[in-house]
Parts: sequence; C-alpha cells; structure tokens
Amino acid sequence: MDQTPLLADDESVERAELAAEQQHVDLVYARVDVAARSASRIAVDGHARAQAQNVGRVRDEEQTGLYERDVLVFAAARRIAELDAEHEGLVFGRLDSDQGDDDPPATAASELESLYVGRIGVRDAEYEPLVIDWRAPAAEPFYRATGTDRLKVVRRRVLRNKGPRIIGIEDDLLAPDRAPEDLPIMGEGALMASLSRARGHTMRDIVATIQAEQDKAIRAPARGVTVIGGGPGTGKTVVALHRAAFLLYSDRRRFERGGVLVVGPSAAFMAYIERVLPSLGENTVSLRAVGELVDGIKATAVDDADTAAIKGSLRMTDILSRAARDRVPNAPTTLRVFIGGATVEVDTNQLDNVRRNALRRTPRNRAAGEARKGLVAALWQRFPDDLRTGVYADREAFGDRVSDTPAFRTFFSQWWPVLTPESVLRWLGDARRLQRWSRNELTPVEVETLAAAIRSTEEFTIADVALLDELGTHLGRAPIPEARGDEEFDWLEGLSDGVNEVLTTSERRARAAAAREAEEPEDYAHVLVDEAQDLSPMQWRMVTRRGPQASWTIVGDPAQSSWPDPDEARAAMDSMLSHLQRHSFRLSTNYRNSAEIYAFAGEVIRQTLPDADLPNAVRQTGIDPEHRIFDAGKVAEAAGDAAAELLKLVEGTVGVIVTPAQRPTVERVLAELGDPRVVALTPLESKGLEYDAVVVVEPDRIVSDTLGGVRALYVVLTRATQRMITVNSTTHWLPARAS
Ligand SMILES: Nc1ncnc2c1ncn2[C@@H]1O[C@H](COP(=O)(O)OP(=O)(O)OP(=O)(O)O)[C@@H](O)[C@H]1O
Repeated sequence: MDQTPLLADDESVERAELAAEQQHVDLVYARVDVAARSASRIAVDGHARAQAQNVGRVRDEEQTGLYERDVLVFAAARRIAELDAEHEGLVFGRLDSDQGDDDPPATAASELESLYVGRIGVRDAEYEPLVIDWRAPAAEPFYRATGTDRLKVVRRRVLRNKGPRIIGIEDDLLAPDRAPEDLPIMGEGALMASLSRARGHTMRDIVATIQAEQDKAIRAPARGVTVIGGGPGTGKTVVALHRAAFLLYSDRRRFERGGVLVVGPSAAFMAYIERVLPSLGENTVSLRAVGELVDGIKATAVDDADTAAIKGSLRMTDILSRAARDRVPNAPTTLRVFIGGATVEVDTNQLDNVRRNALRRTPRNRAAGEARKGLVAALWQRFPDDLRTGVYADREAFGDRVSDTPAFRTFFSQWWPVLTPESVLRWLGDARRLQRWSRNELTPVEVETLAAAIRSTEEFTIADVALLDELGTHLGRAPIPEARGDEEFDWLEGLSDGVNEVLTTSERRARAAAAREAEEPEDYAHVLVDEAQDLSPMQWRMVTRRGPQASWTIVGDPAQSSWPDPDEARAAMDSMLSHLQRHSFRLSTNYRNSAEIYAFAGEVIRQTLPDADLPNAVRQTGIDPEHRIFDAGKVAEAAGDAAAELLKLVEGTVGVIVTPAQRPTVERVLAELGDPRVVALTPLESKGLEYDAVVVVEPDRIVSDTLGGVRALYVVLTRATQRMITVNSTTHWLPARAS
C-alpha cells in the first residue's frame, strides 16, 4: 500500500490527532448513553401500556411495532451494552475523501469529507450520522479502497482503542498526489500492526482491517451457496463470522427470525471463535460444533481413522435404515392371546409383515397406532369364525377387547417400544446383526471394526452424532402428550429498567422457539459451515437437514482435509446442495503465519498435493522454523524444553501439538512449566486455531496416526504466527531442502 508520511514522527502532531479523534469518540459514547436511557424508558412505557390494556400477548401488528422500535431505538443501545468491555472500542475507522479525480485536489484537510466507521451506527440528535455501521453500504470504501482504485478516499485511518479510549492511529494514504499538505499521516499501516500482535486464547474480530477480497465475500448476497476457499490463515473463519454479522444487518428480520447457524469442527474451536460475533454486537447466532448438532449430545471423542471412515461413509444410510426398521433385539417373536374362549397366535413371519406394513410410510415411533391395528387385524383373521358372536361379533369390538388384555399389552410394550437413536445405534455393536444389515456393503473386516468400536465405549463419538441424527429421521419423535394448556407467550415479560433487561422482539421469539423446540425440527435461514473440507458424507446429510430452505456459506480448504477421501466428501456436499446457485470466492493472502513458517509448510504439502492452493504469506520475521532430533524416549522432555524457550520468546500463546497417544506424557511435562499460556492439543483439535509459537511433536507420527495423514500435518504446520520448533525422532518426513 502507498504510504508517504507527510508529518512523520512529530509527537505534538500525534498528541493533537489523538485528542481530536478522542473528542469525536466521546461524543459518540455520550450519544449512545442517551439512546440507552431512552431505550430503557420506552421499554418501561411499553410495559405500562401493555398492563393498562391488560395485554398479556402481543398481537401481530404490535409485534411489528415492537420490531420497528427494536431497530430504531433498542438496537444501538443494547448492542453497545453488550459489546464486550474488554474488546476494542465502538469507533475504529475514519475515511477522509475528496470529490474524485475529475475535480481539483483539496487544498486543506478541512475540505475533505470525513466519515467515521464503527461496530454499530449512531446518529446525533439531528439524525446526522456520528458513526456509520461497518456493514452499511457507505462503509464499503473503508474496506475496498486501494491505491489503484481509491473510491475517492484520500486517507483511511484506523483508530486503535481500548474500550472508549483511543490508544493509537494507523493511516493509509491512498492518494499521495491529492493529499492536502496539512493532512497528517501516522503509523505503519493498520494491517501489519494488527497481524504482529500477540495471540490470546480467543479469536478477535478484524472489523478494522478487513481486506478488499475478504470484504467481497463478507458482503456477497445471501442467495444460494457462497463458497469461500483459500489456504491456511487466509481469514476464512473470521470472514465467515463477519459475514454472519453482515447478513443479520442486511436482512435482520429474515435472519434473526429464521436463525443463523454456524457449524465448526470442535468444541475447542467454537470456544475459540465465540467472542467474535458478540464483539460485533451480534448475539443471536447459534454456534455449534459438529459433535453438538443433535440436541442433548455433546460428543468430543474421536474415532480411530478406520472406524471414522466407515461411520462417515454413505453406505451407513442403508444400514441405519434397515436397523431402524428391524425387529427389536430380544423382543418376543410370537404373540399368543387367550380371548373369547380361544388361544390365538401370530407367528414370527406374520409379525414381520405387520411391522413392515406399519413402517411403510411412517417413522417407527409414530407408527405404534398402525402396528397395533395390524396386530389386531392379524389376530382377528385367526380368531375362529364360530366364536365371532356377542362382544366379539365384529372386528372393532374384538380389537377393543383384545388390545386391552394383559398378554397383548405386555407383548406390545416389548415388541414396539419407543426407540431412541442411541439405543438403535448400540444394536450395531452386534456383528451378526450388523453383517445382516450391511448386506455385503461392508467387508467382514469393516463389520468387525465398526461393531467392536460401538461395543467398546458408552460414549458417543463425533462421527456417531451424524448416525444418531440419521436414525432420528427413521425413528421420529415419540408422539407428544396433549399440549399443556394454552402456551401463549408473554411478549412483554422482562421489559423493565436498564438496557440489559430489555428484551428485543427477536429474543422473545427465540424464547418462544426454545419452548417449542422439543416439538419442531431445527430449520435455519442461513447455515455457515466452517472447515467444511472435514465433513464426512454422513455429516453433510446431518448438516443439510438443519436448513432445507436455507442459504449457505461454506468455508474450507481441501488441502487441510482430514476426511480420507476429500473427493467423496465434496461429492456428498454437491449432491446435497446441487439445487442451489453457487458463488465462489478465493482468499489469497495468509495473514497468520510468518512467511518463513508458511514457506516450509507449503513445501511439505506440495510433496503430496502438488496442486494445493497455497496463499501468499506476507509477513517476514527473519526466523525460520527449527527442527530438532532426539532419541524417541527423550521427545516429550524435549518438547517441554522447546515450549519453555518459546514462552520466553513470545508474548502470547504457545501450542504443543501431539498425537493423542503421546499427549498424556507431554501434558505431564508441560504441567511442570505452570504457565497458562501453553497448552497441549491434538492435530484434530488444532484445526482452525492459532498460537504465537508452536511445538510440533513427532510430525512423522502425526502423519501416520491422524485421519488425513499429511494433510493433518499441514494443518499443524500452519498454526504458528511467529515461531515453530519440531521435535523428532525421525527425519524422513522433512522435505529434501530442510532435512
Ligand atoms: N484482514 C485482516 N486483518 C487482521 N487480521 C486478519 C485479517 N484477516 C485474517 N486475519 C487474521 O489471520 C488469522 C487467520 O484467520 P482465520 O483463522 O480466519 O484463517 P483461516 O483461513 O480460517 O485459517 P485455517 O484454514 O488455517 O484455519 C487470524 O488471526 C485472523 O484474525
């Protein structure tokens, strides 16, 4: 970027600029304060009005009224109340623009038009904008202007702040030949300053330094499927999150009501990104790890590579469908009832027919009525003609009697119990049954592997969750007992003093929706899938069930895939979303890794995937990654030593990435360091995360023991922002030049 400081290194200029910017920011905060108080007053008024009219439930037109008010008054007040105090401040940018290249340049800074950009828009009492929301069209030049296409911008200024206080200014001069002489230019460029900052344990927003190609993906229309690709560290995740915030801004009614779901690879990843949206003032997005997509289950365990490959394969669809329709193991196989003077029996074959007929169109737990009817019909058929008199004269009367007998009732409860997906999945632990359901779609070895894995633990793995979800569609929910009275929602509940107490319409809707949740499937208006390259075909089926009508944002990098057959996973995605229009974006700059670290990682992946999409890493540190060799028995200790050194060299976090098998030993060593900045984690857990420094323990074993092999190692080698040390007992994994 062009950068010609006009007034460099002059402390008094810097002080004056800081003071002037602070004055404007103070004005914004004062205005927000007024808005907050007025929001709270309106809330109280609304409450009083509702009580006076004795309205417990708000009618549609009133909901609309509330909604308008939300947007106009509450939104700013409560969003600012919710912005994390520890986060960057409300106003972070300023544009100074002229009239364009056709007009003569401005002769003084005061002739330029200035515009402030912030996390939310705030207007003064005359309704003039004090700061515009970063998502508003007028803010676009802040992100899109470049030296060659400056969009009338002369100077772009990023304000670095801590809460409401401005602590630094970084300018980009976009039109050096058109800048008035008295226009101060300060700092070294906001992006580099931001990239060099120490990393903590949570991701930060990038709202002040979004780059032009990222901005295009963020603001892409919500239609169809938006695919955002790019190599490691190109900002795919952070762009996707800003996109969620943008969509809410651009069509709040649709997306708040319908809901936005963000799906990520692991609970650790969700914890890492969970502050980004609140820091942008958005709290209504659901964040779920792929192991948490089924209500009530939070799976974190990971299968070994072979088992995960079977569980994720599309072959499981038929197997699960057969299991969900089969006999209940250990249930009685004949029904015998003594009625009307005769013993009537339905044998195994006939029972199977009744079951199949009942399941023809209805999920199992919803088909109990059909099954009962079928049983009665079978019994009636076998009930001797000469006994069909009196109370047994017709089938209906016979049915009432027979289904009330203890023998029938006991049988039915065992033969047709309410089945949970969990219980049916357990049935797959029986290799004989599994073999039958697989009808040779699984090899005998695969049958053994899967059955043994299911038997081996009570805990469900992340891959199991997609299977449970699939089973859920075959089983259906058990019929819900009669609704509990009138479930009117008190729309005005909770309105009281204080901005934090104000419930927006959307929150009330969310609460009402939560109350109904048990009865309705989730169906989001927009679904955003991060690390999409890792979803197995079965997981794609689960995820697409969350948004049959949704628009989609899909983010991923095939070179980082841990699914053994990335083409199969991609084909599964394509088949689920092929009916939707697709727009693709590619991000090309790696903002995470130093150029030295990424050059090495790129070499490693190119050995296996010559066509991998490698971004440019622009930040040079002059520090190459280091490779240390030890005897196998000394590696854990060496990892501890490397971590201790790195803790001294970087200000932020240190990640020690190690296979699950070696992790306990390494964790013990790290515990002795007693520093919360260092963590041990597995290659799969490291997906999407980043650390100032990384120790990679036994890269060779990472390749051999992790799903995805070299691609998993590539993920690991692209987690460090500043320094990386590998500790090895072998070296043959090293590219020729580095070894
Ligand atoms: N425009 C930007 N300004 C400042 N920091 C940025 C910008 N874009 C990305 N970053 C930073 O770069 C790092 C990598 O971003 P992110 O994790 O979103 O990348 P990714 O493409 O999802 O990576 P991976 O695929 O390796 O998980 C983060 O620290 C992010 O904050």
